[in-house]
Amino acid sequence: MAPRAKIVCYFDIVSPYSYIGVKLLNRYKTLWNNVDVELEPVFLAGIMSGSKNQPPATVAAKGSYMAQDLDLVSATTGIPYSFPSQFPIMTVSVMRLLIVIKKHAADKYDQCIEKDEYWARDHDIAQKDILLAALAPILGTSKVEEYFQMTSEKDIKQQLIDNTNKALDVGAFGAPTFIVQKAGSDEEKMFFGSDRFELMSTFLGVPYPGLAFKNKSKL
Ligand SMILES: N[C@@H](CCC(=O)N[C@@H](CS)C(=O)NCC(=O)O)C(=O)O
Repeated sequence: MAPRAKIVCYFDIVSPYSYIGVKLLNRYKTLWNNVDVELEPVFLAGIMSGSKNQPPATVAAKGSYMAQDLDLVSATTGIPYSFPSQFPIMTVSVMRLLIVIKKHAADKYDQCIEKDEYWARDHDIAQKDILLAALAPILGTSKVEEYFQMTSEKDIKQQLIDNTNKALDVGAFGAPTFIVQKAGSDEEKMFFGSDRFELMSTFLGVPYPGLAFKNKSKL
């Protein structure tokens, strides 16, 4: 079998650019046949404190720039987006739940991550009932309850800490952070942000279809 490239994406759904980055990566991977993609939940606050960084919205000018920037990203990519009335929210239980789903319902993991409850529908997924209602149509009501119970297990909590530390170890200071490894080589590079896909494509030698890319058949 031909060697495959790999992209690991560290994301936290509290971050609007993570929401965009994951959706774009899931679109591009349909085009990049020889690239394996791994979506790894992290706790962004842990990355901020571990790298001694500050969330950008704590600087007023960055916060208002981000709001305009995200509107234009949404218009260009067609990814639905509307700034939620509650921000930031505590996403630790959401990210733990995604770890459980990745472990126990891997085939439904991407679909759960792709939900736009928070970043397009203003649903506060930090609230357990809202979170479970969002995922029940994908996982079923009893399974989603069962998985949520598992978020308090020690190994699930530890996995989120481990993912966050792994991201810090490779130099992450924010989200989304991508670790991109060339096919058949140990050469890898870190990219920060949902706006780095063109550079990732150059690094991997794969086509860059542009921000408006949605569907391979429409290229
Ligand atoms: N230009 C990047 C911005 C990404 C970004 O600002 N991410 C935030 C979280 S939503 C962050 O972690 N920022 C850290 C920093 O800017 O140092 C993009 O388009 O994705």
